[in-house]
Amino acid sequence: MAVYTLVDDEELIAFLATYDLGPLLSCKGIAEGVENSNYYLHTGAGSFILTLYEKRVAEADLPFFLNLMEHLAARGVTCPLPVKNCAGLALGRLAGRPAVIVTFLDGYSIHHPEIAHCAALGANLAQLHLAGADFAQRRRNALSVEGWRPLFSTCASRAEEVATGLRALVDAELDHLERNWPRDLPSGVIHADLFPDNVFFLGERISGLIDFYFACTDAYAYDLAICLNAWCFDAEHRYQPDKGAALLDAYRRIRPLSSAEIEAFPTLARGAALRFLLTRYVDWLNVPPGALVRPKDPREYLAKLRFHQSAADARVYGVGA
Ligand SMILES: Nc1ncnc2c1ncn2[C@@H]1O[C@H](COP(=O)(O)OP(=O)(O)O)[C@@H](O)[C@H]1O
Ligand SMILES: N[C@@H](CCOP(=O)(O)O)C(=O)O
Repeated sequence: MAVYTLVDDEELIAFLATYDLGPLLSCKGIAEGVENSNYYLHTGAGSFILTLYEKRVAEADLPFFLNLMEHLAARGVTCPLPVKNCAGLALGRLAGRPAVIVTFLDGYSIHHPEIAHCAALGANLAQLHLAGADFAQRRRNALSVEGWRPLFSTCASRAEEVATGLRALVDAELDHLERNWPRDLPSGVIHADLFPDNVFFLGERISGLIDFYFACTDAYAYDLAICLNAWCFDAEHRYQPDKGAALLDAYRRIRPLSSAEIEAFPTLARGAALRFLLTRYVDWLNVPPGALVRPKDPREYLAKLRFHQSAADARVYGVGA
């Protein structure tokens, strides 16, 4: 469960009084998520999500995320909308943290995506990229290649506690990716964390996308590589070529990939695997005392990284000549 910050009833009632949402009916901590504290909020006006932003979300970035959700929603992407308080502000403060109320989306996340889910995701990801293309704000991806070595160095000495040989493997991978990371690929707003738990379905149709708090300006194909890692492996972390092909084909039907994007894809897939290996590794070793959270296993992404390291070229993923 991800609740790092507990909210006192009186404080919550006072916070809610600054909105036109009627009285508080209930507020419950949410059992999913790892980054922020989230609560289901029921008020006289209906169902909402209350989010208190934690360590990885810089307060200065919140206007980017909130404006982005409004921008995408206005272009047909179903995503949460920030609710404004009586002063017209979406961003408030609660329990000492920046806090926002967003609209509640119907749907459920799929724990074991099938081919049809991967295809639906590919199409939605391409639509998201197109819908964000005219978003005027920019946000550097702090968790791209320049950020990985400093992140690892915060606890590199403990790598052997997680997996034998991990330190040497990550050091070598960082060397490789820093030398080979593609720089001039088509870029724009990417979600950067579109894992199955952040995509809601009703049947095989996507009903909404959530959790835009890693969104940033980066290569579109990198977002696709993140999705490939998160959606196209089985429970034993073996790559599923049919799911990968469904994801990539559906994406390319809406936003074709350039030859540079295809050529870079294996490197992007390696980088995406390393990025989630590293954040999971750091979180695994640093669970805050008293936090209600189940950290995610970094070794899942070690296995995925090893798979990508063995990929000779993009044909492994069903693209390229
Ligand atoms: N707008 C929303 N509508 C419905 N449920 C939501 C919404 N936002 C978040 N949730 C629920 O809260 C959980 C955690 O949200 P998420 O944004 O993934 O947290 P975190 O910021 O910690 O990653 C989600 O898995 C989902 O169950
Ligand atoms: N998707 C990341 C962790 C962040 O997940 P969130 O959806 O809870 O923000 C991972 O799986 O490592």
